[in-house]
Amino acid sequence: MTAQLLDGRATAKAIKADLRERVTALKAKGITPGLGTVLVGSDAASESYVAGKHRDCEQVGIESIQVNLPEDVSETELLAELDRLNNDDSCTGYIVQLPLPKHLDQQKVLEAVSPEKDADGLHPTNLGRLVAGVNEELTSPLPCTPKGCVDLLAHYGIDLAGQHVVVVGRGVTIGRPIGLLLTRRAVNATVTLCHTGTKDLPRHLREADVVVAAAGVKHMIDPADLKEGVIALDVGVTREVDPETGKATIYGDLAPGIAERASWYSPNPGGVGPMTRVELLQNVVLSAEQQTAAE
Ligand SMILES: Nc1nc2c(c(=O)[nH]1)N[C@@H](CN(C=O)c1ccc(C(=O)N[C@@H](CCC(=O)O)C(=O)O)cc1)CN2
Repeated sequence: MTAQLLDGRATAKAIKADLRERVTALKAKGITPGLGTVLVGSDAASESYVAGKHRDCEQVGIESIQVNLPEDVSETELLAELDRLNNDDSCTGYIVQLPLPKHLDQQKVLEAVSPEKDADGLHPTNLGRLVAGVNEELTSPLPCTPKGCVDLLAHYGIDLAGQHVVVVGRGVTIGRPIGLLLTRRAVNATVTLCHTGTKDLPRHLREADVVVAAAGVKHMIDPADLKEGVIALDVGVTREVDPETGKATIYGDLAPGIAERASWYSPNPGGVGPMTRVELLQNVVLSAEQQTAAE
């Protein structure tokens, strides 16, 4: 079997074209959406993700607000910056790029983002709305990577109703929230959440119609442990830098050979990553549209 490609780059491009039109419509009503990013330190991967987010903004007409803080910024200084963004009318929504340096309390920082400006959908209020609402159309921002997985599969007409999805990874940006999205009645999948502490992971993997690999452990999943014809989304990122050339290479959680095992496959890079970025724009535009509707 040779897997068909779940192409995140092409799908994100199509969504961006739609977003550009929605932003134009907002501007005609006198509203310019603005996305803020808060980057602490100079981690090369985070810098590149943040730069990508601002390039995306430019492409669809969203204003960018960039806050860069030194690695040793104090929690008090960081929280003061978030307070400024919470009160900045030009900022529709913003994100704090993760991971943060170890001396900062990630949970405390995420809670300091106003839930109304939480473009990442990671504030406990918005995650709580996701937990509480099983049926209704949610109007709160949704976590970008999980939403990107769902939209990518939908774009290719893949129906997850009744499918058994095995998620590997329990991080706040993907593993913990994705089950909440996949089990909503509109999607109707059945989800098993596994992680690096799961006993006999291959036993769970063999049962999966769909695998979302998001542990961030290079090549931890052997395609031989998956059903023939599985749908596989590789979301885990391990970035290795060659000390001699300085060139970074990204590795996913799925070991080579997955394209011969799966019916559909989302690679890494080129799969869910570009979807994560476009979902961030979707959250900002939706939030701006909701503000206009409320006025
Ligand atoms: N506040 C947040 N921090 C982080 C999140 C997040 O959703 N919110 N997710 C990741 C990083 N991330 C976005 O911030 C992200 C990761 C990867 C990509 C992407 O487009 N990757 C490309 C490859 C890029 C490359 O070559 O370096 C791909 O997959 O094709 C976008 C966004 C952790 N932090």
